[in-house]
Amino acid sequence: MESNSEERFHDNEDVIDDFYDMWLKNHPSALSSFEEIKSVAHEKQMVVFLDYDGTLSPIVNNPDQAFMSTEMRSAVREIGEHFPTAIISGRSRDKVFQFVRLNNIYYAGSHGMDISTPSVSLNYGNNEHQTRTIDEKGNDMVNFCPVRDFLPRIQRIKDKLEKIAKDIKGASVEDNKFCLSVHFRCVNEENVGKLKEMVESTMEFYNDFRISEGKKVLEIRPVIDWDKGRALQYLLDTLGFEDSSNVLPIYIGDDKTDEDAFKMIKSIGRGFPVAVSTTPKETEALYSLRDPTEVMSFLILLAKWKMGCTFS
Ligand SMILES: O=P(O)(O)OC[C@H]1O[C@H](O[C@H]2O[C@H](CO)[C@@H](O)[C@H](O)[C@H]2O)[C@H](O)[C@@H](O)[C@@H]1O
Repeated sequence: MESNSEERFHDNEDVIDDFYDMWLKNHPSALSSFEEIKSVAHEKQMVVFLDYDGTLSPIVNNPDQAFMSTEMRSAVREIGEHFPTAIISGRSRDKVFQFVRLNNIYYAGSHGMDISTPSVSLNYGNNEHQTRTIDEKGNDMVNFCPVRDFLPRIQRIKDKLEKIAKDIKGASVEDNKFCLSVHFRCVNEENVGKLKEMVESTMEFYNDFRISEGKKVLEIRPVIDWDKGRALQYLLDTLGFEDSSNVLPIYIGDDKTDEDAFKMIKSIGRGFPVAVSTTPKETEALYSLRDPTEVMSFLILLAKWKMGCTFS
């Protein structure tokens, strides 16, 4: 006997839940594994790394409106009070700072290709990609950027991609300074293939750039041996947390480029890679959280636990 459409809908939801439950067996929730995380992290130095879009802010249609909630900002502020904390985003560093507006954490933009750290913390030295700058508050900072030379060409590519996007309703190009995003979340399904083809054929003339696909976005960035994983390692080194068995990095992220950071934590052999996802997916992460709401609950728990350790 055929079931009606409402029953089929619920059956389908049940199947999705079953798959998610199976996936959770290999990537347990960081919330329900909190006791385990605490016992590993006890008396160790945790260093917290966070992605921005889809992790601290929900995914929305308009990239300029991907605001984080006031509650999330307070949770991240608390985390920054208790742990060295950095956000590593695909956005430009300036833009992610405008969204987050916290001064007690570090920022890496353009998928980790543009990193700013205070010069006092500098433990890296003699790096050709570092420049000293004074920020708007008069602090002595060091910017690390291995792709500065690509900047003029990124601007030329941007002009070309903007011409393409203008002809496809809903498409837009976002300038992330050392990389570009071509958004197609608002493009009609039947035009997405055409957009991708046009972007790919434009990029054929720039073989030192690569295209990768994120969440309804094509991300265009210079081909260099650098990614969010390398940025995580750079920040650990620069902030003085290199090579110590006492240091435990935790990285929370939702997208493909975050996988490089998960891999880096795995290769270090210590720490907690956490994937944010409402659906089962292939990931190098060991733990999971469903969405930014669960990320916030986890950050609040982590800060409370640390406060308890400090005062007990
Ligand atoms: O590394 P991230 O901070 O996660 O940045 C990755 C991309 O995130 C943004 O795009 C995504 O979020 C948008 C706002 O919710 C959404 O409209 C878009 O469809 C998503 O792909 C950002 O706008 C991109 O530039 C980043 O590359």
